[in-house]
Amino acid sequence: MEKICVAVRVRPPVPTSSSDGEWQTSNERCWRIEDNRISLHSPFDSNPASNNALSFAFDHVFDRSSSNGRIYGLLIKDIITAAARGFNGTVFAYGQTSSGKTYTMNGSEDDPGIIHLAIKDIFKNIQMRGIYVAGLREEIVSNTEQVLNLIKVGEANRHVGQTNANVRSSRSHTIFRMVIESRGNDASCPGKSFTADAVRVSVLNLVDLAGSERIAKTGAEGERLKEGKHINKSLLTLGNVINKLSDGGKQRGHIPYRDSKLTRILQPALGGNAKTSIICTVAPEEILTDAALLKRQKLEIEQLRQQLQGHHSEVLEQEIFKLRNEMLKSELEREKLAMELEEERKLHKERDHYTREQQMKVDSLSNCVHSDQDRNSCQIPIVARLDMQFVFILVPLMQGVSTWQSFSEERIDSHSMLHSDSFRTPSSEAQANTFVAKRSDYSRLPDSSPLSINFIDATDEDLWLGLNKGCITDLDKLQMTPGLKANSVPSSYISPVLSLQGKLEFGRAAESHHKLKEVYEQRCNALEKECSLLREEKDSLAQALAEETQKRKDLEEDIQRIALAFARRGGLLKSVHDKFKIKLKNLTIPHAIQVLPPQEY
Ligand SMILES: Nc1ncnc2c1ncn2[C@@H]1O[C@H](COP(=O)(O)OP(=O)(O)OP(=O)(O)O)[C@@H](O)[C@H]1O
Repeated sequence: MEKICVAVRVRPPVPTSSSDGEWQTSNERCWRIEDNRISLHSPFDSNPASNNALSFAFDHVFDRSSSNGRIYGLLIKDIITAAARGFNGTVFAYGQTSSGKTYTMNGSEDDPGIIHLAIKDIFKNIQMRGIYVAGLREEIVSNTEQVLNLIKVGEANRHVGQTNANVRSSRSHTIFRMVIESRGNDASCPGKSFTADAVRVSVLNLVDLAGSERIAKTGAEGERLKEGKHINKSLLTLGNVINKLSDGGKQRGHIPYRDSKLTRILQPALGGNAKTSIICTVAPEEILTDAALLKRQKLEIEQLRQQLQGHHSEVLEQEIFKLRNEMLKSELEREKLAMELEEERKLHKERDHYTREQQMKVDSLSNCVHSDQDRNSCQIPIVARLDMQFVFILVPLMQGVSTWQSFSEERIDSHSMLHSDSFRTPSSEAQANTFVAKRSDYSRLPDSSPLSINFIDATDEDLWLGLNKGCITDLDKLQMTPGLKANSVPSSYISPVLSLQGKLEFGRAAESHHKLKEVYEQRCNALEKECSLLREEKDSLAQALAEETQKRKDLEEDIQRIALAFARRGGLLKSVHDKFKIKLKNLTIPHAIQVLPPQEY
């Protein structure tokens, strides 16, 4: 057996008054035990062999189902046997408050603790040799019961108090010490190097330490607070003494045994050839020291950073990329729709314009038809209006008298503009400012202006002469414009025929244009709606993008803040860690103690 043996014991969860009989469990982390290794896993970590877990190795690790008897058998029995043979021995129960130190040392009725089992064994050994020695105090004990009675007296002196963490918290360290004097028995030890006169004296310490506690967690105040400070101080000194002892050789320097009563009492059992076992008790509720908390936070930050740099940031990037793509797509779609809308508007405008033109033509033709009917009845010449221009047709009559004549397209042969002031039609009565046109040379009648049949009986030169008060215009002196070919007139300017059929056709065309106009208007409205929907979608996408970006920024800021705090405390930790490493290098005794983090002392 190594000189110092370190084991960990995890106690089962304890029902508390606050939890109404339910078992307290840690929903954050859990301890996993494998052989002599104990690891702290996060709940998300399904792989037991994961590298993310904090892992420690010890000489022994006892899970919650382990009894005191098992721990005694594996860890303590050898020390007891050695104590009977003259070796000092010490057993510490060390751990956070409420982690099970007292239970380990004292046990319960069903599961007697280390002290009970050790006493029984010692007296069993003594009985097997046949010798026993009185204790240092003037109490002489000769059997287990006597010792247990003495322990009860000691227990009565033990100072116990209630804290938030434990209803019966030990407020002092309890050391059960047995000084064993033994003399060799020739009969029982034949051939042994010592004689029957030689007395071997060994000291066995079974120590139930008071728990290290975080004041904030235990809620200690007043007297409890004072006790807590003393407890922590003496535990710190114990840690320093063990550290110094671990240094080994000349480097170790002064060992501060005298800094606390605890180390002063235990001095003979800590150095020299003493055998020591430390049972570190662990509560599953994880009452952590500041250093352990710091370590855990550091690990969590590292995990977060990895997540952020790795998978998480990738997901965010992809999300942002996707959102950007969608935005771009909807932007393009919107532009396309806007162009289509513009196109539709143009077409609509053109059609509207065209419809209006057609309507005007229809109106003017209606007038023409109407006027034609009038003319047929009273023979008044008509001025036909064709769209934007007025065209006046001067038609030669048989008697060499010209007159205004309404026309159809087929009748257009020549036209000429007369002075604008004279745009007055001749009437059957003499009018002021009217005129009469007269052809001087009938032999040069323009073949481009065939005479309408309707005009043959219309009037004669004498009538015109009479009507126009002798004002005769020589038609041959008027300049004639060349005859127009029917198909040379652009279709949009072609006046519809005067026939009823033509009028109906125009009516139908106007109606179909009107319908078309309505269809286009509906289409325009639908496109506008689609546009506004897309605009809304774009806005919401932009908002989602902004939120994602903000989230990521917040996360990064958090990490930076925590990383800064770590950097500050990291320096301190590192120097402690380095120191500890150097000590471990020089440590010759225990290999198990090397795995203990420095703060655990
Ligand atoms: N292995 C175990 N099995 C069952 N109950 C246990 C075990 N260990 C501890 N307990 C129970 O847990 C509670 C706290 O244990 P205990 O008083 O031994 O803690 P402690 O470490 O001595 O605390 P403190 O340092 O405050 O004195 C007690 O009710 C005890 O009976």
